[in-house]
Amino acid sequence: MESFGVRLHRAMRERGPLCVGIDPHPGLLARWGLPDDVSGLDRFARTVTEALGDQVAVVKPQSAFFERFGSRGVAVLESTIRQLRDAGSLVLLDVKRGDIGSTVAAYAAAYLDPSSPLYVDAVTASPYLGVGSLAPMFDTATRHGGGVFVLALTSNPEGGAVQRARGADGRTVAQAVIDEIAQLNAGAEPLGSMGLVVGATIGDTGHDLSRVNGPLLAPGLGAQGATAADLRTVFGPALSGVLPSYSRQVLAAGPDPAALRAAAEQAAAECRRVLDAPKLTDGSVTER
Ligand SMILES: O=c1ccn([C@@H]2O[C@H](COP(=O)(O)O)[C@@H](O)[C@H]2O)c(=O)[nH]1
Repeated sequence: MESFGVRLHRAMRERGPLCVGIDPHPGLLARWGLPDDVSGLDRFARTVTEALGDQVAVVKPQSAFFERFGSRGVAVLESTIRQLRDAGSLVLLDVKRGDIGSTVAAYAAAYLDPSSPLYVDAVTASPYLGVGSLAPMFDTATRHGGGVFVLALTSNPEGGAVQRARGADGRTVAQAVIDEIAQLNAGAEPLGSMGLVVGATIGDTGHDLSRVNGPLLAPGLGAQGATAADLRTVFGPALSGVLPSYSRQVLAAGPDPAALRAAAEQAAAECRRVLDAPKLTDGSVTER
């Protein structure tokens, strides 16, 4: 099977660089006139899938909003994943898993092995038990053409206290994570399969993302306050690997499918203006 990096690179070229999250917050269910129960969850996820599954490169269901309904919510997640796959978008499950290696192997089997009912193209993972503890996820992903997005610099204000702490070698925790992921992607073309999560809200932190050679998922746009223009400040010369991610800003346009598609198209257009901008000779970019 083709690697996740190859498949993602093609999807971003053909459909545009955009990830839309499925985050059925109770407030959004109410806004859409849906009950806060499994039937509302199912209708919400189905509507987003039918509206956007054949339009955007990546759809990112947020597992927590399905898990809160127990096994019936997870069953909705399974069918949402199947429907998204049939519609042609890549599925990135936001589960932020991490543990000791032997347990990470079970998470890898749950999400990255094609025989699992929850099999997806990629997952988010937490590196705070050590990036090396995620090796079973990297191995299973590589074997089956999947991807892993590891938290590096998250979009929430509390993240910095942990992620920007410095180790004995003077690097921040985040830079150490970034460097380990860069090693895994070394030599991959056109893009490695191991990604990072870097919030669009964080400003210029001085971290070096230039050697990652993998996708950079950028949440925090829209509802958390970041704009497409912020991508330039956060990512600088690493802009070409950025996958901007919106949940509530796009979802708030529903439940009308045409309005959801228009909101996603507008978000994509705003990001494209920044991501497609020509590079200046000093490596910075100018907006089109
Ligand atoms: O650093 C991170 C990592 C993950 N997220 C997730 O992305 C979406 C953001 O939703 P919005 O409605 O666009 O704010 C959500 O599922 C988060 O859990 C993040 O925001 N920041």
